Amino acid sequence: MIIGTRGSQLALAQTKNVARLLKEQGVETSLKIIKTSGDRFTDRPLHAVSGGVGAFVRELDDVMLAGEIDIAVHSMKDMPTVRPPTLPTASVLKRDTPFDILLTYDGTTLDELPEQSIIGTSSLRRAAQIRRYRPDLITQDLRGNIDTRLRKLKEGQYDGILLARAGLERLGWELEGEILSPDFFCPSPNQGTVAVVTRAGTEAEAAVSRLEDLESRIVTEIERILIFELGGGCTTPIGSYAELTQDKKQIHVRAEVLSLDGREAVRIDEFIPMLGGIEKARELGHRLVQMGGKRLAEEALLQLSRDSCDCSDDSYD
Ligand SMILES: NCc1[nH]cc(CCC(=O)O)c1CC(=O)O
Repeated sequence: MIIGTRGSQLALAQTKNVARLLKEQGVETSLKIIKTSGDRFTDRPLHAVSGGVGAFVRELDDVMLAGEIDIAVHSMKDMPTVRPPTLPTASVLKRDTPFDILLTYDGTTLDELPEQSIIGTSSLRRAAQIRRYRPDLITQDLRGNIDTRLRKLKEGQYDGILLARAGLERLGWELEGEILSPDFFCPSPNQGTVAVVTRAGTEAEAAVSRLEDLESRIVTEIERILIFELGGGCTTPIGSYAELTQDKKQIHVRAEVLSLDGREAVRIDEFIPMLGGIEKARELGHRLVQMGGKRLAEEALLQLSRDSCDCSDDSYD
């Protein structure tokens, strides 16, 4: 079976891991690197390249529908909400750390950073959350692969940078940093989770489905449902995070929409039962809309003159 992947460091690391897990199950795979248009035109902003948001995922979908690959591995948070019905997510892998991490040159924490410190991030959500937490700090766009980002921090272009902890870990970086609490830095929906896509009804689907982690499937699904009605996807500052309680009978759900400047936010933070959780999550999604979440998301979208988002930016490429 052929596993397709983009050539970015992170995509390769994730794909090789899935190949290893499949091999443990006695399934041999070969790797095929797919050059997506986002990779070819790195000088252009993503919105100028075909598809914009979620473009990388869609291009791999096309290659799979054409039969050139059997399996595709994605960072689940980069997958658009609406998926082709013939390309099921055959498995959701066990989630890694879902949280964001702040890296500073000398280990200074977020609370200790001096006023006017410059924080680098390419994510609107992280920028808005930082502005809310510390309005005296300055947020600036941060692009490039992980090595570039770390170099920019080291060179002093930024006093701190924000990243998904999971990405760093998957690339083998063991760096000291401050893990940010989901109470103030509610992560992106599905952050830290890898999903594996196949064509429906294939041998590949059966093989891949054995890698499924049920709990990760449940919480990621809940996170998507919570924000489904807000629209805007990853181009607006939206967080959604679901976590099973110790006894596994309830799910702690947090979700929020922020204004770009972080001054306004609409938020839910509740425990819902496992049984009937999907229905309850839908209700909470409605409530987010009623509380003005959709208005905030739409306003953010209108204000956006640049293409910067959690999922389609060139992180780690
Ligand atoms: N935006 C790109 C992206 N997609 C997935 C990850 C990290 C790994 C993950 O969350 O699964 C990242 C980098 C980041 O947000 O810092």
